[in-house]
Amino acid sequence: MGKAQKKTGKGRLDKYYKLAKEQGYRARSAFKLIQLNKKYSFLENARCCIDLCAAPGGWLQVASKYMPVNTVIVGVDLVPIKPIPRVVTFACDITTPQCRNLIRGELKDWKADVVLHDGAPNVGTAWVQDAYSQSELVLMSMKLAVEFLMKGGTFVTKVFRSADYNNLIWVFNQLFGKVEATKPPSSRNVSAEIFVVCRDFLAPKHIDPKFFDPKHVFKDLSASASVEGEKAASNAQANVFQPEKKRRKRDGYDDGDYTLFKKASAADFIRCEDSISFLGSVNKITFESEEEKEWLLMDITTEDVEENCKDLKVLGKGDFKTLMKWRTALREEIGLEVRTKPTEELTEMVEVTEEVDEETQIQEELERLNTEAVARAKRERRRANEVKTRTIQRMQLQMTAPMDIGMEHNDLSLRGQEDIFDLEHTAKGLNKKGGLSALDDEYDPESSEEEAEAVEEDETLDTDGEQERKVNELEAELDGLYDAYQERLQERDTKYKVKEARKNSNDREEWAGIQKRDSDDEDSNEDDEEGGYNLMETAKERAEEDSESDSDSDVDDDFGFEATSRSAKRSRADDGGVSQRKKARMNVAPSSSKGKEILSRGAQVWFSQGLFKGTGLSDVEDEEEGGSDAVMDVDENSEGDVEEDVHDASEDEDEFEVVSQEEDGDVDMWDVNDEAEDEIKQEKIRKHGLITAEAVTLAQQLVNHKKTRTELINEGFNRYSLNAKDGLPSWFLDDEQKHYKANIPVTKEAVAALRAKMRALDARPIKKVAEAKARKKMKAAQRFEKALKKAEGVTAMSDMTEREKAKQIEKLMAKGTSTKKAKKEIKVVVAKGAHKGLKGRPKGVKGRYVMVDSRMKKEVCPQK
Ligand SMILES: C[S@@+](CC[C@H](N)C(=O)[O-])C[C@H]1O[C@@H](n2cnc3c(N)ncnc32)[C@H](O)[C@@H]1O
Repeated sequence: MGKAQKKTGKGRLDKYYKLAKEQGYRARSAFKLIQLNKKYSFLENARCCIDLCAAPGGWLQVASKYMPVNTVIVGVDLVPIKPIPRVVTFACDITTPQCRNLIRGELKDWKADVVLHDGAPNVGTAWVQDAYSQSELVLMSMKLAVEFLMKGGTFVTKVFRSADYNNLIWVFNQLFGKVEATKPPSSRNVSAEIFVVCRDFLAPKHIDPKFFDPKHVFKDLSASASVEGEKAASNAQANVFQPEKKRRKRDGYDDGDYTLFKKASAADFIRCEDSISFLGSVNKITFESEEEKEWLLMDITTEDVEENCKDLKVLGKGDFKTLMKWRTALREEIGLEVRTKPTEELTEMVEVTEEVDEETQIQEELERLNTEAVARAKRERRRANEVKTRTIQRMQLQMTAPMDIGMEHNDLSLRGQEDIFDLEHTAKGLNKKGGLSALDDEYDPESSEEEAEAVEEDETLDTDGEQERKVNELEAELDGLYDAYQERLQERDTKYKVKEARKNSNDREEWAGIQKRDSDDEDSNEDDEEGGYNLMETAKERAEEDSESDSDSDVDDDFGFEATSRSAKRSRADDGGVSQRKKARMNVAPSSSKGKEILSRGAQVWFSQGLFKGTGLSDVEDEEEGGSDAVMDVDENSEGDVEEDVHDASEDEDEFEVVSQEEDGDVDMWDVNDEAEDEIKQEKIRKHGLITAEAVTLAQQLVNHKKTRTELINEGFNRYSLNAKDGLPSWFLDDEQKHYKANIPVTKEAVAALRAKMRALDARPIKKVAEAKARKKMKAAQRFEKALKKAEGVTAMSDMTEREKAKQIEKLMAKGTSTKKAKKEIKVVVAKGAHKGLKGRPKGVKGRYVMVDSRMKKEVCPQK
């Protein structure tokens, strides 16, 4: 058989073999560890790892790659392992004390987080023998592992599915908190190997040495090896299927009972409770007492029975049956058991009772029919439930629209058998009036009887409380499904994640305080609420999408939309501003009756905040009476004084009456005391500027006098602002948040301004690139200066002709202005063929070169 054939014999050149080659792993087994680690993540946080039986080093490579830097990795194998960076290796037998000493010497008093074992003894003998030595090797590796593992550590080992498998798992379970066997995809199906991951090492103070003694843990294969091969195999099987059998023998004799042959009296057998165990535990049944001797004379005690009682150990199944029958008969005879009548007799009796009590029988029959009907109705209900669940699942998988739920024509929920949307009562009512079938053309009249029964049953069984409980349960279930759906969405869709994150941080709902008011488009208000909103929303989404990738970037002088930028700062239309606005809204809320003056005070409070300071906006009265007076006095640095200004403003407003906040659970109000949060938001705005199109729009409108501050405050009072949210399911709230809210004004200009800002940010080079460019420039200038100096020196020389000087200067200048540096190429020469074992320069190679062996080339190239 050729080499290639051998390799492909087991499908060796499979995808993992190729992958290992590609990625520079020394063995395809590396992927087994990668996959195990992917599942259990034991390498990422490990600081010390020991790999027993590590050659050629595939697992060591993986450990070195996946473990953090500055960790200790030790590999041991019978054969030497080629060096691997960051890894210490020994050539040693892991079953010897020498190996233990070597590892101890390397680790000093360190403990390992992970011990790996992928050992395979030299195979080739009989399979049972191979598996056994593998199991022995596993036991030895475990012995080493428990010595070096720290508490809570992980031991990963390869085990063969063999007679000893269960015993090994049992031992692992004694020493580790979690033991799981798994077969990674890269392990070939034809291979009997399986990997056991033992986590959470218990580190007991004392470990019974028997745990590491193969003779105790497994069957004694050496002993059985001397017996015939067949017998050995059957032993192995017995061990697999009945491991407890062996243990039972270890229990020895019961106390005070040291005989193997046991006799018991027939009376004991007849009168005992557990006759089967009795027969299994004795060898002979005797008839010694007078009573027993009488039994022998009875007809039922046949010769067979007598004979069977003499030696129970030789009985077959039929003999035992005979004995059991005899026992029953005898018990009836002596009155220990009541005789059960044969079937014919029973039938006769039924006939008699039929004559005697016909009514009772009819009653029974009716009951039976009733029970059947109830069972049928239950079945129907269950089926309807299943349909419902499937529909919901389909919706979760986005296979159907949410409207489909509860709307399917054949859906029993619409016929009163399902309580998911509480249509039951309606349906029941309809049923009673016979109107349901009229509603449902496809409704099968034949089944109406069944359903009517079910409905009746429901009526009797389902009290109001129960109904409520059911509804609650279903709601909880729906909530759960909805959460799962959201999670799946989040996992799948990064864009969704970004949106959610933004939603959480910005709390868009805060915007609900402002109604859409576009002075240019007043008559479209109603449309906007109905369908216009969608258009707006789409526009916003587009704008958001455009800015999504850049939303975190710095914003400052590159804004490119100065007026907007300034007004944005003034208007506080962004996040932080919103909560301030809400404060204002709350403060003025109950005072709407106080009229215009109070409202304008509210507006003053709103605009007296630091961010409006210095913008001229704080003068509310002026603005209201003559909007044109409100020429914005833009102060770019005013934001730095936010806190101070707020103070000033509040001091000025002596008469301002702070209305205490109602602690009404129903109303979802702002936490006015949450200053820290406000500060964070203000800080964010200071740092990033206005980042949403809505904020920019609002800022523009304020600057251009399209909106006054009074309007802004008045808009805070709208039907969206005081929505109670208590007790509402999350899916409903999510939906509300999406659709039931005021339109946020977004203008084309605002979107364009934001885009321009983002583009400007995009166009800026990153700091490192700029620095590198500057360095390059500086070096070029230095070179040029140097060349100039040299040229001056050349000019000053008297012993050169003008022509020579010109040539020399030209050379110098060319050198001084050139930016390119020729890289010296290093040739890689593989030490094989003619180059193998060569000392000195290989033939035909000029310039710099480096000699590598083929393995090194394979390792270096993928790394590059
Ligand atoms: C399947 S290989 C290990 C492959 C390794 N995990 C890798 O990824 O490169 C099994 C190794 O166990 C080693 N081995 C078998 N018995 C051993 C023993 N008693 N002590 C040390 N190593 C042993 C063999 O030399 C062989 O290299």
